[in-house]
Amino acid sequence: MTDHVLVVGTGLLGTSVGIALSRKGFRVSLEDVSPTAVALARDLGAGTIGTDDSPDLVIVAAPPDVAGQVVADQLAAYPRAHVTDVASVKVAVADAVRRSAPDHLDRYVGSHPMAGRERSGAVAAQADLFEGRTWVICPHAATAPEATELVRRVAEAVGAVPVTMDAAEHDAAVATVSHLPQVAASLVAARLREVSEDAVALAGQGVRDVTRIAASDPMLWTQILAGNASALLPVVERLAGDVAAVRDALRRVTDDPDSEGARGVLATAIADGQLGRARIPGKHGAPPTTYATVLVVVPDRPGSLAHLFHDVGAASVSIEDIRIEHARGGPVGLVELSVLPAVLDRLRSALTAAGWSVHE
Ligand SMILES: NC(=O)C1=CN([C@@H]2O[C@H](COP(=O)(O)OP(=O)(O)OC[C@H]3O[C@@H](n4cnc5c(N)ncnc54)[C@H](O)[C@@H]3O)[C@@H](O)[C@H]2O)C=CC1
Ligand SMILES: O=C(O)C(=O)Cc1ccc(O)cc1
Repeated sequence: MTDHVLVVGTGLLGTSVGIALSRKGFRVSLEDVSPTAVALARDLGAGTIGTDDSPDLVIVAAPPDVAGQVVADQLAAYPRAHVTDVASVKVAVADAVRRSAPDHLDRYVGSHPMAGRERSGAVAAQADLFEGRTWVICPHAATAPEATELVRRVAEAVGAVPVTMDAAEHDAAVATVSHLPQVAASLVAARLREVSEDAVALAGQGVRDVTRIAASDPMLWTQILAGNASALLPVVERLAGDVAAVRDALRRVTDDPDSEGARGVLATAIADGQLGRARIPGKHGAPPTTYATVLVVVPDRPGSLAHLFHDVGAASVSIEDIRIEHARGGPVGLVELSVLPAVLDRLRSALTAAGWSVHE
């Protein structure tokens, strides 16, 4: 039974883990380079300051650029303890541990709770921060199974859902689902500096949704972005390509309102965003958005389906799924197209205008 956990780094993450584990009956010890941070964590119920005996598990919740060294120090300080870190990047930290503690690698396993806030420090801690969230565990080749098992038990104790993943796979995934959104939120929010008070006063829910995480800590995020640079770069390059395409389309419409193709680029940008968003699982892994369907009567002739797909493409609609029913004895088939609900009406009108017989 793990009952003694040492949390090193008692900011947002460390204090939240400490409070959650203390409430579950774990004995939690606390350490931080900042005496104020550790005292605050104690006052918030995260545990007691320092320890005289060895913990079973050390959780390093320090910033990414020092996490590897802190892990190595803890491995050396407590030869019987297993050690994990919760940094947002996993390859860079594992490399640092490999360099600094090559003889203790079996007792180290990296991890990353996919839970957090746009605020830092113990004052922002929440006991329920991890409830229902994924906690990624990244064992490396030398990790002892007990290390992974301990982190799994701690993750479950704080209400998280543990999953194991290779560190490089983790870094590639978070480049898209966490690090790019931070860059996008910050860059969009930065534009708000350039407009008048009256303009900002018009801000509605859309800009609030898109910019919430722009309030995040620049020091932490500089370390995260630089620490995951090689995985993030290709994702940022693809985004930059799409932004450039939108910019060119806007230029073309500005220069010539009848410019052919430019509206297709704009529609595709928005439609592709719908497709990506529809893939985000609902809370607690619920399935993503359900699709709407359109039934189209298609003549049983060579080339008919190609013709239909062409007309769907011309309406800048992406087909999510397709089912074909062959009418018994008749010279026609019924094609059921699944699309995002938001494009249903547009697709119906476009296909009707193109001469197709469309059913409800
Ligand atoms: N903020 C978030 O939403 C999330 C952060 N993480 C990761 O958790 C870690 C901590 O992040 P936050 O709690 O947000 O940061 P924070 O800034 O709130 O807390 C970091 C704490 O680490 C302490 N610290 C710095 N250097 C230290 C050292 N050498 N030894 C001991 N303590 C040290 C600081 O004094 C501070 O109290 C980072 O590695 C971050 O990537 C993971 C998931 C979410
Ligand atoms: O505020 C939010 O919604 C976040 O997504 C916070 C966050 C920040 C860093 C991480 O590594 C994981 C989660």
